[in-house]
Amino acid sequence: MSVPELIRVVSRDSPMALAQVERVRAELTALHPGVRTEVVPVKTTGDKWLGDLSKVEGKGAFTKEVDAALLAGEADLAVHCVKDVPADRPLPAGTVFAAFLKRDDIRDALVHPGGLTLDELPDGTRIGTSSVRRIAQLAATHPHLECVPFRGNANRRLEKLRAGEADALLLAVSGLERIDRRDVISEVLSPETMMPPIGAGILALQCREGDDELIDAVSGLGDPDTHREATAERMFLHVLQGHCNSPIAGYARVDHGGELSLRACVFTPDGKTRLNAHEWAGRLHPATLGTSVAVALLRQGAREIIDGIPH
Ligand SMILES: NCc1[nH]cc(CCC(=O)O)c1CC(=O)O
Repeated sequence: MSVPELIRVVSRDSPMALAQVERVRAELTALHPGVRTEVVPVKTTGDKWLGDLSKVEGKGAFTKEVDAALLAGEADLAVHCVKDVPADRPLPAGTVFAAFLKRDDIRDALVHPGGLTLDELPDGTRIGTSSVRRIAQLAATHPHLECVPFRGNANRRLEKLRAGEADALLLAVSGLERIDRRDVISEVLSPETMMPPIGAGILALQCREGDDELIDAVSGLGDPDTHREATAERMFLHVLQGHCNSPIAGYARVDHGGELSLRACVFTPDGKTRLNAHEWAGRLHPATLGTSVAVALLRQGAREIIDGIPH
């Protein structure tokens, strides 16, 4: 099949999102030297609204306008952080994932200007984060720290930190790498210390359904192990049917022997209750593994925890 002459790539317009687009453009050009790419940046509700995300539509706040541009034919290819793509509902009708790029670091990092580690932070240190997942885990392990609401793209959060609006931040390692700010990391947190969100560090390429020439051209950018991990993780979230205030964390891993496993947790907002599950896929499809881990947590009471949280 022939390759399109021009591929218009749509994404959010934050520095991180634009860096992600540059990675996609570079990989596309390497694979198809003749292809031209063009960037279509859009502002999303999630970028404009700096209040509580559950007060706007919550989920989808970072993807809705990008999906709309794709569906309207203003662009051919959307680049999304899988973490930001709602998994409780199907992808917008008429769109499909054509590839999951090779996964980046899944871990969160502590950014403390004085270079302290999480365990060294003194009582009352203000951690800038609005993430219910991060807040619940910190409350469980470091109850002497105080979380203060903090939104905005990563660059803006770093500016607000510099302005003294918090004493430290938690941010994804992959995001900091994408904006070339690995230098601000004072500690990389293990997934045991701070379990990552579903889809961490994965970029997805989304196309219009039936746009076969394009889907063919970009599917070569996909990484098979990442595809398995993303499939298991997203099915897990789909079955669990969380909402934007539910502290849920987890990650799938393909190990050196090619075996896929999925570990996941549901927390109460105060971190005092933590449900855990970890299963191996064996011969199961990755999506079946995701279902099985979700069911294991539901059997432990995950539904009651999730529904009991205001949203
Ligand atoms: N909510 C914004 C967002 N979406 C994806 C990432 C990190 C990059 C990724 O996991 O792909 C971030 C920043 C953060 O959580 O620090």
